Amino acid sequence: MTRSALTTPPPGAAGPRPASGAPGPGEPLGSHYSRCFGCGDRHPTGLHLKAVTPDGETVVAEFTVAEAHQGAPGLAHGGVLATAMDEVIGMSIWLFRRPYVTARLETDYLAPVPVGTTLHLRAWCTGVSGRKAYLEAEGRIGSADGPVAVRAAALFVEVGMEHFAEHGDAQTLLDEHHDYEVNP
Ligand SMILES: CCCCCCCC/C=C\CCCCCCCC(=O)SCCNC(=O)CCNC(=O)[C@H](O)C(C)(C)COP(=O)(O)OP(=O)(O)OC[C@H]1O[C@@H](n2cnc3c(N)ncnc32)[C@H](O)[C@@H]1OP(=O)(O)O
Repeated sequence: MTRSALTTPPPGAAGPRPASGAPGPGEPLGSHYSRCFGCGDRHPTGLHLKAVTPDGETVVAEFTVAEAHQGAPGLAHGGVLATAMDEVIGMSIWLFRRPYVTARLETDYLAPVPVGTTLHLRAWCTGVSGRKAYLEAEGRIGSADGPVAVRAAALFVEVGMEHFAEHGDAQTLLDEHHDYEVNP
């Protein structure tokens, strides 16, 4: 993968920092927002990704490419695949139980992905430096050790919950995240 300097942890970056209370090995992560396009179970046309952490630090999920996800006839759209990578990376940082957003997402497409393919997604954190978290993901065709079709590297930046309240829908945020306080 041609990961850029912007998605490479600087020397001295800390390791991943899963939060106490985050899902442990073998447990599902759940959705961070019911109407999220990537993971929301109340989104009518979303990807409906469901992730599990095998070890408390990495995250795995499966994504079966459907007709609604085509770019060329019979093949997955690259933007949809990037969305799946963004989501599984976002799910892996959700293990930190702190609010982060995608600042930069780099995606390499290594093989076409036909409709009907199940991509086995995996994401992990390569380092944390201040508010910046560095993460990578891959999507393998057919099984967890199948050929790699997509790779991604990302920079996520930690924000306060105020980010979502100020720029988005504060009431829905409160409805779904009672455990966070948002300053008025
Ligand atoms: C019910 C509600 C839901 C609740 C949610 C709960 C929490 C969930 C948590 C986790 C689950 C996540 C699951 C989601 C999965 C999908 C994720 C998405 O799709 S997120 C949407 C798309 N992304 C955006 O909309 C960001 C838009 N951008 C921004 O808001 C800002 O640009 C932001 C916050 C990224 C940075 O702005 P600044 O003003 O706070 O900070 P500055 O100083 O600019 O940047 C901080 C550092 O990062 C670097 N940086 C920022 N952007 C960069 C970039 N694009 N490339 C490289 N470096 C960048 C800067 O150079 C700076 O570095 P130096 O500290 O100086 O070393």
